[in-house]
Amino acid sequence: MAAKLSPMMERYHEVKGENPGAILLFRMGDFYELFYQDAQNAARILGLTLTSRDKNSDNPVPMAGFPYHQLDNYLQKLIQNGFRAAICDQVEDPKTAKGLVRREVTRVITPGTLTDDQLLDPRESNFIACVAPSKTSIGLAWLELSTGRFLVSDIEPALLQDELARIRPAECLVPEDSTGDGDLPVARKDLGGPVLTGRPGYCFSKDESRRRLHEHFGTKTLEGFDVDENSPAVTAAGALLEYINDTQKSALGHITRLESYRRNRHMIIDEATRRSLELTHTMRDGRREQSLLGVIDETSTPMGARLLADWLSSPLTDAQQISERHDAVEEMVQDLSLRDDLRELLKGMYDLQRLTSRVATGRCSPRDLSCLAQTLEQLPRVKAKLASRKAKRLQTLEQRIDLCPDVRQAISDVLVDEPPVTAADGGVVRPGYNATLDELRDLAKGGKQWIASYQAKESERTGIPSLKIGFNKVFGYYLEVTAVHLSKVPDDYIRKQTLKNQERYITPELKEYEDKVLRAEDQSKALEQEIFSKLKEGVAEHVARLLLTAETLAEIDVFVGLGTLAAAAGYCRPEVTEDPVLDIREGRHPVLDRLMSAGEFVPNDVRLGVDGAHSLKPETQNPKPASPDAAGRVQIITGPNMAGKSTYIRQAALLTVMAQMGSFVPAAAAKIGIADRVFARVGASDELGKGQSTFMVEMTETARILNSASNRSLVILDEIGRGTSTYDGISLAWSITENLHDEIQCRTMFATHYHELTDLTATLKHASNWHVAVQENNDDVIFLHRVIEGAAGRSYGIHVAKLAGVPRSVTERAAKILDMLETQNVNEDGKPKVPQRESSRQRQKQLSLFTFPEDPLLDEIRNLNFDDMTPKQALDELHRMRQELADR
Ligand SMILES: Nc1ncnc2c1ncn2[C@@H]1O[C@H](COP(=O)(O)OP(=O)(O)OP(=O)(O)O)[C@@H](O)[C@H]1O
Repeated sequence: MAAKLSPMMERYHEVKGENPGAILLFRMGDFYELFYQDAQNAARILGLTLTSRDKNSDNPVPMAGFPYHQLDNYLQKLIQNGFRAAICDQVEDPKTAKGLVRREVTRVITPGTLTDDQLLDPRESNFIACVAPSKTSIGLAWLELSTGRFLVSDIEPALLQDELARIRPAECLVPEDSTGDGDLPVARKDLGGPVLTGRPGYCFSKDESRRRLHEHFGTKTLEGFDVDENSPAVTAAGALLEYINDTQKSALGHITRLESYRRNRHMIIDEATRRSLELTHTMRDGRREQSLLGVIDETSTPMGARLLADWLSSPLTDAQQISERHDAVEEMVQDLSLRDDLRELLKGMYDLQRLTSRVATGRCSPRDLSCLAQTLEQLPRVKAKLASRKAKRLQTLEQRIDLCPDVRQAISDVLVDEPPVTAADGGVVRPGYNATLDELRDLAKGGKQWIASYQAKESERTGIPSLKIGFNKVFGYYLEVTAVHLSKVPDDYIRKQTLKNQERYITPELKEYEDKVLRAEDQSKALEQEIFSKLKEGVAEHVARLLLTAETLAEIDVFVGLGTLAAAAGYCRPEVTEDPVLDIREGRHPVLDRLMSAGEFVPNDVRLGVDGAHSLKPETQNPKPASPDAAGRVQIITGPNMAGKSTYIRQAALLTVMAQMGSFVPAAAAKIGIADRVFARVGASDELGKGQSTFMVEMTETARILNSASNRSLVILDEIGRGTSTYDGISLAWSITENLHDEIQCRTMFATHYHELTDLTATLKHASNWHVAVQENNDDVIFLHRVIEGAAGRSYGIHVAKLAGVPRSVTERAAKILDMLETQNVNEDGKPKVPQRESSRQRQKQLSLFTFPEDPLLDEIRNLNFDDMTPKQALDELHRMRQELADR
């Protein structure tokens, strides 16, 4: 039979049962302790020593622990490893507790509900999402608890993965029965997705969700937030709010509104495209640096950095809105002192969004409030700098800044200039603010002085020079006499404790003063806590104003950052148009351009869908195309390996994204037709973890493009069809290009090694050939990285193999094989054999595109002379041929 548990372990089991799925950190004295499986997990993940409780019993309990002040450190590691942690604290003072100290869970921390600065990356948002499937669509809600941003959207099930890739939540709530490999297309954490947390079915009740949201926002309807009350998104939002209430156990006053996210107001970028364009994280190591976001981020505050990431992840599609952003950036570019002064001011600000949220949840420290006041102090100068600006958006932002002078004054009236991190030890409230507090402080200080003089007096009276006054929690103040002087101890000393080499005494006089001092100290600390709590509550009433101002500062920061970037890196303002064109002069790849030394990156023009009427005025580097077709909407780009094909097509997509997010672009001039979607099928991504072959992934992504691109989309394709046999590959690439050209009619850039595809331009009216130039020097090839009109002559693959160190014997043999293959597959005029383009009807019938080496049997059939044969002979011949085929 199991041994009876101690009352404390009984409480442990109770709390553990109330928090299933979370690692329980159980406060015992100065330590957080973990037991059973939690201890074993923690020992492995946190490197704690595994010991055991009740070592001598039959069932020793595994146990591990760490000092309470290291909580943040260990929490971070647990959360990074995908765990949830319930923190069970002692909620009454052990000194005054009768019996077992009461312990309660004060907070459950999960990857998506982090709010502590130490646990968060200041420049990245940390969202928690919730998915509520319905018969027709999927309701999606996502919230950043550290800032209070709360958004909802209804989406088609097929788009869920793309949306989650955009939001990148750290945690995603799903109905309990769909956490496995089930029906919801949410990638698991081990496959790069969020941590999935299953919630019971009743959390997803539509009516209950609506009621919860009404109650939280204090509204009767959600229509005011532009949210349809009956949409599944409302169910998701309600379930999400329920989870937050459940885990946080604190006020949520900073969640002041619901935002309705409308996909059709933003450029749609699917997960694969987002990944391969490396918009916010690199493919190789998932880091922010060296992604597009990493190189364009010149913001000065974490609020700005997070908003910039948001803009980059959801570029706009409305020309007016985009232009308003460009106007603001332009003003920053043109006015050096405006952007430099604002930059200086912003650098002196703290993260007002996260500070305000901590105020709302009641978790702010005295130092937080002081940082908040310091930030508010800068506001008048920011507002003054933005006064009477030309750009409409800057004017709006200027008006939106709420200086909150009352809040700032309230904080600085109460707090000392540099308050400590916690209010518990006092020293928070400014002298002169509260007369009672001042008195108590005086008394506490005076008491200390009295003790010093009492020590001197007693030392003299007793003739014990080493007589000392000490303090401990058990005995309070005492007089300490070393063994050699014991004979001099006067009669009025009362012995309290005997140690090895000294004795400790108290006197009535000392006791009386001790009581006074301690009481005064305790009272002053309690009063300080009270004053501080009142201040927090007072500031919390202004959360909505503070958050709006924080959002405004974030946007100003983004404009200053984009202006600084554009001025420093020589970007131009793109002209944005509804026409489906892409006309970029001397464009540069934004990431390579910033990473390479000045002048090293070779600029290139991109001309898609450009005819005479659309063309930019100033002619730059490249000659004007010979015919309108030469600048058609489909570009086939050939050139050697390593020449810069991928760089060139990615550059076109990245510049489009940048322009639509409101940024200037790295080019001499650019006219960018608004794209509703950008698709990038670039390079083979490793999806083996999802159980798909490289070719399957490539085709799945291609299918998605062909099924969802519109004539306003921009499609960039890199070496489609590479993962299969050459003929299959070419055939697919060929017909995919035809489809994009004829049916979808969107702007397309296709980089390929299949030179056969350059002949597509003979039949596709709006397609043109471009290639990356190289300079041949005897046996040497120099990559010029310059894209010019026309098809490439050769692919130089063998040359690249040589550069990569493939043995000479292999490359020489390869050169011979290449020679042989090339002579087999050319027409009399030396051009590769390619099929003639046929009408749509003919195309249905067509089976083969290329001239394969003919089977000798075909010749035999052609030469059969049926006139000289009997039916039996003809049949025999047919049998023979069939046998020959079977024998092969
Ligand atoms: N315009 C440019 N200016 C300077 N360097 C460039 C330019 N374009 C590309 N490069 C350099 O060449 C390298 C190869 O470029 P990229 O990957 O685009 O070649 P590619 O033609 O697509 O090659 P492959 O066919 O082998 O995939 C880049 O990593 C970069 O260092």
